[in-house]
Amino acid sequence: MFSESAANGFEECSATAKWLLSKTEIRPLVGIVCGSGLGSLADILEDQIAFQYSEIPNFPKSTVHGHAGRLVFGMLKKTPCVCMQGRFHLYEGYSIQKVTMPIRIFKLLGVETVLLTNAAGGLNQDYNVGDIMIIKDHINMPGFVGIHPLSGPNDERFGIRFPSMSDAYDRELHQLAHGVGVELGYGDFLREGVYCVLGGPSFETIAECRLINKLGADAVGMSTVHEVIVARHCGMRVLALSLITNKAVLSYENQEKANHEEVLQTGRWRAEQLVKLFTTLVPRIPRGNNT
Ligand SMILES: O=P(O)(O)O[C@@H]1C[C@H](O)[C@@H](CO)O1
Ligand code: HPA
Repeated sequence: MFSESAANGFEECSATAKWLLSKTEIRPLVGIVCGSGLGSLADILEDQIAFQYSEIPNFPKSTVHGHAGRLVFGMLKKTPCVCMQGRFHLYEGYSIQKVTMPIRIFKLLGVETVLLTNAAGGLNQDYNVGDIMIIKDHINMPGFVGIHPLSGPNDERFGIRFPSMSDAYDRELHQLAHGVGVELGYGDFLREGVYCVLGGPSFETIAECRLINKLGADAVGMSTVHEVIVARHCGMRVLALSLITNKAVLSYENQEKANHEEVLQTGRWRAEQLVKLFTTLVPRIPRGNNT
């Protein structure tokens, strides 16, 4: 059961981090993860040094359309950043440890704050396609059945055995993101809510959407939560945003069907606003006060 724990073990992650640090002089403080169709967020970085995932030792490969599979180092204003242009998902067949390995590598590179994005289906009936939801909390469905990134022996060099998740989403960063969103005139499509992760790759049935909506989820997706847990375990601060790319189907009268093309299309449509949000937000992130 624990055989995969080496996939994000301290030695493996350290070797990869060491390799990366030997190839760039950038020492990132902020780590960004691009969700489906949101890879253009990496373009905001200046003085870029980019690596294909396939050339990075121990790194998984991207297999999903809309996830380019490049790790980009660069500066955003005066903040050194590293950006995953493409993430990994359970449904690609990777172990949950492999899915979250890059987050531990972020930590070993010196990252203090992780900014995660994803594409998600809107369950909240007040939400519209194109809304940006600041994640205030999550429901870890795979965790209910023991699929959890911290399963297996705990390595204290990363963090404690039983980390709290009641402060998973940093409230100060949440306020900051909200303030920047309002300042940029995004108030009409800025939301805050609860994200529920499922395993994918099939989109949800109507009954599943109704169930998780009743449980308190505002949006549903297939990523992010595992990364958040691993980031918090090793003490990095987290801000996570969902782009509502489609409305989850909650009624049998509704003929619509979720599809990946619509997800990518909405990502392209909102990319410019997300770029502005990040460009304004990142230079304002406080440094050095990790918890
Ligand atoms: O990486 P994210 O969570 O943004 O990707 C979502 C979930 C699936 O991978 C895909 C479905 O369209 O988009
Ligand atoms: N469900 C799950 N994941 C998603 C969705 C959805 O409706 N949209 C984008 N990612």
